[in-house]
Amino acid sequence: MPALNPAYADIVELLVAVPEGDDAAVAAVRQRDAQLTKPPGSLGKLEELVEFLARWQHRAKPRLANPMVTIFAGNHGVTAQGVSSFPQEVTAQMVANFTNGGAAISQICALHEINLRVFELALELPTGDITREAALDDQMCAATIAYGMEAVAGKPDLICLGEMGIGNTTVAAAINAALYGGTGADWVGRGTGVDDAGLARKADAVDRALALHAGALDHPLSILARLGGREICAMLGALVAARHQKVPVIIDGYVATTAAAIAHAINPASINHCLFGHVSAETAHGKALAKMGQVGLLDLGLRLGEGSGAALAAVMAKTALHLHDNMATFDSAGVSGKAD
Ligand SMILES: O=C(O)c1ccc[n+]([C@@H]2O[C@H](COP(=O)([O-])O)[C@@H](O)[C@H]2O)c1
Ligand SMILES: Cc1cc2nc[nH]c2cc1C
Repeated sequence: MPALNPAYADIVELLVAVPEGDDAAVAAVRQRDAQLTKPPGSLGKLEELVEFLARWQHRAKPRLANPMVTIFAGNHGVTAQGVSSFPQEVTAQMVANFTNGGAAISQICALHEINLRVFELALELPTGDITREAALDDQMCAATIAYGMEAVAGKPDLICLGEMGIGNTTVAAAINAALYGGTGADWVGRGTGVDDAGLARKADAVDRALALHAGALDHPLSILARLGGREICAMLGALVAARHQKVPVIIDGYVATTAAAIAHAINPASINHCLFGHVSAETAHGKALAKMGQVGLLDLGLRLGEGSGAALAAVMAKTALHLHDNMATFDSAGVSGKAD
């Protein structure tokens, strides 16, 4: 078995030596929550969201003054196999649309006062077609992970990880098949909307990629380099950096989840600061989440990517924190507490 390329030494160390969450901050949140004018537990997952923020921001009084959605955009050589219903140039066109305010995510962020940053990852240099060669070499994979770490440089208090990349649901399926077993058919879905023939081409492309790279899929980071994409590498870097910078993470859909799956395969505890914003309509997303013992917060039938499901979960988090901060207590409102 080949040794892991030394280019990955830093990222492996960061994934293994992850800081714990802050239990004292969670206890402080619970103490305030118990005083708010509502039956205990009645805000359900909204209460858990505030605890999540406190634990991973390491703050007894969590903040959401500077939440951020990041979109990492990359292009994929596997589009040559007829795996998407849209042409590759749409990736760059949508990047312009994100910035110009015309995309769904642009409007979600504008409406809810969430910062949006787009990271364009060498769109003119698509990855290798995974049915014929490695997507990336190890140096490029490691360098792109390191680049993704920059996403937390502006000290957001929450980061949502989204992506854009025509062809990347095929790549995500290949990563899942390599990590969890099964064939292409087990992990592909309709992505941007391929027909039955397109779905069969996707499954076949994944199977051929798995066969071609079979001898080199012995480590999650090798799987990422062989079968992945630049946006997935960068999301992995952002996820890890966030943990070390005390920034909680909300992951978007099927493709973003593969970045978390790589981290999880190296150290399951490395994704404890991540919440999965939604379960995508991409058929295998629920199964991929289950492999990590996770569920999506929302189930809205979205299959858009670009951070949309994560951003809507962030809206829930903002609401949860607003209630936590601004509701009256039993004392201040003169409401009698629980009888027993
Ligand atoms: O992440 C998801 O759940 C998801 C599901 C379906 C489609 N997408 C988006 O659609 C693009 C990939 O679809 P495709 O068909 O080109 O593989 C890419 O830009 C993703 O952001 C994303
Ligand atoms: C138009 C379009 C918008 C997207 N947003 C994320 N992935 C996308 C794919 C397409 C095709």
